[in-house]
Amino acid sequence: MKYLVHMDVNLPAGMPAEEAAEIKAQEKAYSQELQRSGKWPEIWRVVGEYANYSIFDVESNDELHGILQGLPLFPYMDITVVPLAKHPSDVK
Ligand SMILES: O=C(O)C[C@H]1C=CC(=O)O1
Repeated sequence: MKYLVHMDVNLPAGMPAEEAAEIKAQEKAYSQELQRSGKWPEIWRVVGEYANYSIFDVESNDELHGILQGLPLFPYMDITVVPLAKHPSDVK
């Protein structure tokens, strides 16, 4: 099952720089492990924003929910999820 996910990150202005850097490093490792597994095949930066659009390819709503809840930046994100179905005009 494929999903389009929008993640909008809002770190608190008062968060110490070292703490922010540590969470971002954890997030990067978590994300890259999932990318290598094939569950997170695409991630794109939104130009001019601390936000991304990502494609997830997972087995279920519950699996995606668990992955998103496990994001180290999850407490600081607004997330929207769009479930995707195959388009009838897709030639693949
Ligand atoms: O930078 C972001 O868009 C937030 C987050 C998602 C993956 C990652 O490494 O950081």
